[in-house]
Amino acid sequence: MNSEKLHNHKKPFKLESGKKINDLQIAYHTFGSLNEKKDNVIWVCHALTANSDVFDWWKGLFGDNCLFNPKEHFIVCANVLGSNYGTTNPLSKNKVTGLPYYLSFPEFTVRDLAAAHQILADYLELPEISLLIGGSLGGQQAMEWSILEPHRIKKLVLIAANAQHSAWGIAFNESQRLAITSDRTFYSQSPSGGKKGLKVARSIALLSYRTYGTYGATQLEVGNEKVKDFKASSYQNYQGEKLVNRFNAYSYWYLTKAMDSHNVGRKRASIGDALRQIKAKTLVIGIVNDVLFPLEEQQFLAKNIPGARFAELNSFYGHDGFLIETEILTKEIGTFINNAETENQVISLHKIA
Ligand SMILES: CC(=O)SCCNC(=O)CCNC(=O)[C@H](O)C(C)(C)COP(=O)(O)OP(=O)(O)OC[C@H]1O[C@@H](n2cnc3c(N)ncnc32)[C@H](O)[C@@H]1OP(=O)(O)O
Ligand SMILES: N[C@@H](CCO)C(=O)O
Repeated sequence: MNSEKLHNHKKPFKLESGKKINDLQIAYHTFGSLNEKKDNVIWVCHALTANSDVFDWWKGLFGDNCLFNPKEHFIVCANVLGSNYGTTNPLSKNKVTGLPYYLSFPEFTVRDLAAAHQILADYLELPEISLLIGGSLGGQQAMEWSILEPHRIKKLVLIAANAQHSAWGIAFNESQRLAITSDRTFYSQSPSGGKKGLKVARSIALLSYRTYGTYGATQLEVGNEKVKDFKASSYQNYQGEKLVNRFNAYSYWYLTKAMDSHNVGRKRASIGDALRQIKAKTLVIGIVNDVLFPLEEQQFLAKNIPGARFAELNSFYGHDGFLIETEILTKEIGTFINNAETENQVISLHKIA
């Protein structure tokens, strides 16, 4: 397994807001080797709480014997700006004050996340990204990058993503931030600040990542007698604590704000016009039971990205299905790659499970 690498960007990193981050550090993993033609790059954009070790969190799609493997590909995954897995984030030291930023960290957008990927790709001297892939917040970044650099991105796979974060999605994120800020320790300027709030935030988020059916199938009680200590309650607590043990409230707060900002139409003629700038051969996958990013959002993407192929995935898990249904994704993405090499893409409505 390749270990984490760090890239220290020498120049100030200018955010969309005009604010700057000095000493931007990007944590990333690479797997495999770049070929002579430099045309075997698979770049992964991760979602809200993952990290750059894609072999760890997207097993089945990425790995030694998988569709994306180090024998054939040069796989790159960078931890996003603001996340606590190695890239500059609110707990990083502000060189000016000598103290961690906490809430003085500048707010940033999905476009800024994509700009940081561009910086790393330039540093790695990658003239083209053969295939760029991401789900959820990862899909939002991949889309932005494909609009910022249409000629660099050759193939694009967007899963459970949208062109503009929805009012529904923002409301979910705001409710999670309300949970975090109602925990007054969030303002305590300590790495563990806001942990109780973060636990609640993850518990709320889970409701949007799963479905009524997922809970029914996994957390339903047997028998009719119980009046308390329900499995579903214990599950919510467990999931909240699991995240608290590996993440922090500050990164979570900033990354959900970035997600809210996502709108490919901002400072461009329109959302449709922005999507039409994408030159990559594109596969858009929507998840039928996705409560958070409903199918109509991916249908919209496929209609507006020139020549995009569209597929529906049925997942018991709902939105998080993009992380779990790797067998189906392997099949669908594999077919897309093979066809993309030989023929022009056509818009198609295609059910994959
Ligand atoms: C260092 C790192 O961890 S790196 C980051 C890893 N995570 C990421 O990259 C983010 C992307 N991944 C994810 O969001 C998730 O891992 C997913 C969506 C892929 C899978 O979610 P999971 O939480 O594993 O699945 P699921 O919802 O089925 O829950 C299973 C867990 O809940 C526990 N559980 C299930 N029912 C209950 C219950 N009633 N009460 C208490 N615990 C319960 C299970 O024991 C299991 O625990 P475990 O995770 O310790 O094994
Ligand atoms: N479950 C994902 C978020 C949903 O896209 C994560 O924790 O990164």
